[in-house]
Amino acid sequence: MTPSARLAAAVEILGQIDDALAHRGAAADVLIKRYFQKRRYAGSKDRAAIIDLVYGVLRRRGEYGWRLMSAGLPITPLMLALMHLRMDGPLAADLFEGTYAPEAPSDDAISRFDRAVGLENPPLAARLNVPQWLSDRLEARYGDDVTAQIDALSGRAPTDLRVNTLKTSREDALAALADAGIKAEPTPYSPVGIRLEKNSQIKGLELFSKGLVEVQDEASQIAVQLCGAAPKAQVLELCAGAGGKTLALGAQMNNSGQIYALDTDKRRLDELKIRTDRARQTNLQIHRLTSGEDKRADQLYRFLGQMDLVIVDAPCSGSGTWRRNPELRWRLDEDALAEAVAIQRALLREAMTLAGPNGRIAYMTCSILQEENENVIDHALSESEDWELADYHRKLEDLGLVHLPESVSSAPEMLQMTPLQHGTDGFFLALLQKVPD
Ligand SMILES: C[S@@+](CC[C@H](N)C(=O)[O-])C[C@H]1O[C@@H](n2cnc3c(N)ncnc32)[C@H](O)[C@@H]1O
Repeated sequence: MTPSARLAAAVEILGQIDDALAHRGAAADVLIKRYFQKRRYAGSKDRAAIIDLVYGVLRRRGEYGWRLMSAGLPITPLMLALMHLRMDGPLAADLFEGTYAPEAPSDDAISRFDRAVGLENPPLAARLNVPQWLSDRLEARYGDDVTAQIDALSGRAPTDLRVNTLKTSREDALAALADAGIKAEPTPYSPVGIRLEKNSQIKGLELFSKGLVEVQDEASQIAVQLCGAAPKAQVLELCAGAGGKTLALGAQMNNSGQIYALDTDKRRLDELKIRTDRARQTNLQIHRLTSGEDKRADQLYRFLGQMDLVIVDAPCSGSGTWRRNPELRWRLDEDALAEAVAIQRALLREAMTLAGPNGRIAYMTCSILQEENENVIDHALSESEDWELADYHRKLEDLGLVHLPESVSSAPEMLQMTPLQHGTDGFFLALLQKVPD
């Protein structure tokens, strides 16, 4: 493809992403996949260049929007893409030549682009590449560290694997990767983690197809380790989804005890079934929760007060995954956040009814927002005198995780991981235990 055809493709995808953002449509990676499924002629280098341009814009969309607006240029997918390219130097002539080429910018537009590039000191929201309301909240939460924390969420995320210890060891998995020519090393903290040097395709490898490894960010691996699910325990996962945590739990419990994996989403639970078969996990029962409060209460009835551990991996803003899904910054609005918080509170309340007399709860999100994390916990504890926080530090030593950097949570007993501090996705964990009688 010519440079102009690549540009046109990126602009078309950015337009589709804008539409999806406006109507709560599909995620950017889904739209990109669909786009290329219909255009098999695009070679791997073309795809890489187009995806690079799309994500380059999404990562700095707020800043580019501010530059364009300040220089009197319209904010459109084409102008955002040109702004991104212009940041690296003058726009090449071949971007405007050929069948799919956009019209070349006028002399006036070229001088406005020059001005836009030279602008300094963007306002904080543009600097952080988030909407104004979110910038205010992030600043209130992270104070002087806000720019460093959010910048770290703008980089590229590594691919981490979790070794399925039901089937292999980390050493053997690393050796198999080396044989396949894939450079990798142990993750810094998780004892079962591997970090790939590049985002290599591993889904074609036997190691993956036979369930010896799963793709899972190190933060999620650490969170599951800290849950401390004992062998033989009765564990219920209320939002099991496609089972990233469930599979890690199964391996941790060495297939003993019982895990009840619940979720409302049939498609994700079907995927979980495929993954558990692949991983040779046998201590699992999968249940789909139907909508409607009465039916849900009936479905949960048999678990009431029975569980040793209840895990709530709550649906959330996904703000901790902005490195992988940069458009989520623009998908979130105050209403969507309030909706998420209401669901999170309800799920945690429900979890409290399912735990047995010595039961524990692990509440987690892939969010860096206090509203979805510490505030949900504080609210739940303010409503119930039966529960208290269990400091996650107590578990670190047992697990050999003493080198884990300190939490950036506003509450020391809760663990907030971030790319800046831990080199992982942004991820939150709070452990709750019953107050002794
Ligand atoms: C963060 S994802 C879970 C990810 C999963 N635990 C993993 O590790 O792969 C949140 C999940 O919550 C589910 N969910 C949303 N509302 C729910 C509800 N009211 N009850 C149970 N599950 C719910 C979603 O379908 C989604 O799968």
